[in-house]
Amino acid sequence: MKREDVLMEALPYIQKFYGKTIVIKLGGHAMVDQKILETVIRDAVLLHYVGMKVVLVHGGGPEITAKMKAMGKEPKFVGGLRITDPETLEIAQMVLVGKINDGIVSLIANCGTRAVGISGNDGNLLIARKMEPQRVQIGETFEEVDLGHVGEIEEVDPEVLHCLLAQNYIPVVAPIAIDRQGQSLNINADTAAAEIAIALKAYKLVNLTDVDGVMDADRKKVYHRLSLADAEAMIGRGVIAGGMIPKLEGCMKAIRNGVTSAHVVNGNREHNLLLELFTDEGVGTMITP
Ligand SMILES: Nc1ncnc2c1ncn2[C@@H]1O[C@H](COP(=O)(O)OP(=O)(O)O)[C@@H](O)[C@H]1O
Ligand SMILES: CC(=O)N[C@@H](CCC(=O)OP(=O)(O)O)C(=O)O
Repeated sequence: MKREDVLMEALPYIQKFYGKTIVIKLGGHAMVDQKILETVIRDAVLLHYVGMKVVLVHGGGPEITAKMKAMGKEPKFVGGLRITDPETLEIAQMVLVGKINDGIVSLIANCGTRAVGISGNDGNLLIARKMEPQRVQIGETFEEVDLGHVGEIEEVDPEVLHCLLAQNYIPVVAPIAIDRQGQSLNINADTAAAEIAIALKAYKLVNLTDVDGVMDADRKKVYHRLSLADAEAMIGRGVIAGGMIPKLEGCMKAIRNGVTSAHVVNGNREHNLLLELFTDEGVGTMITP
């Protein structure tokens, strides 16, 4: 394809997305290579300059895990959610708010654009309550497992994001929420991104991760298009595991609540974000009603 054809293929998409809100979730597994992360940030800045309202929500699971191990703690997950004791919450806040959020804001600044880093605590963006204990199958029996300081989002107040977007800042959100007593809670970043997309009435939610999309059980085939019913059936068949559970559930909830499309895209390949949005074929999984 000629270079000018590539640009012309993008034009109808640029027109369609102009002025629309896009929530981009940067998974921890899509941020392991600093060089690629820099290209992802440049892509996000490009979306900002072609007129989209860009909101970034980031994870950082692998870095939290590494820090826990370095401190002699063994990470444990239930349904893709980290069991979070008080010390783990402190580590998660340090890594997510203190390090990763700040790093992304600096990368955006390096592209000549202004970003503001916040967590769900700021402006009461994410109000949560402690998650109820989860039923987990251990061998033949079921046990109730308390996840500790893990939150379930009760309310989203997007006002702070509207203010930042109106002033042309790119908001960068760390997945920590606050409960009604002022206690911080650890939130899965996929869930945070989906709830924020719903509250902003976003046009798109894009999850950048380390796989080419939602795959079948033996992880050979990528599904490029999924309806809500297809996605529900995949969860029912047990094809979806680990960190893909909150991701796909977040996408489904977003779609059920008015977001036009949700995407799962490999963020470890350069410019996949642009290719997913601005080409006819796309590169990842697009979930629609
Ligand atoms: N059906 C599936 N299709 C694709 N990935 C899956 C599937 N089931 C489980 N996964 C896992 O989900 C992971 C992505 O989730 P996660 O590790 O939480 O990433 P991130 O840190 O980017 O949010 C993949 O690396 C893959 O191992
Ligand atoms: C409750 C819970 O699991 N919180 C996550 C928050 C970070 C996250 O979600 O990071 P990824 O997007 O990289 O997975 C955690 O502690 O790992």
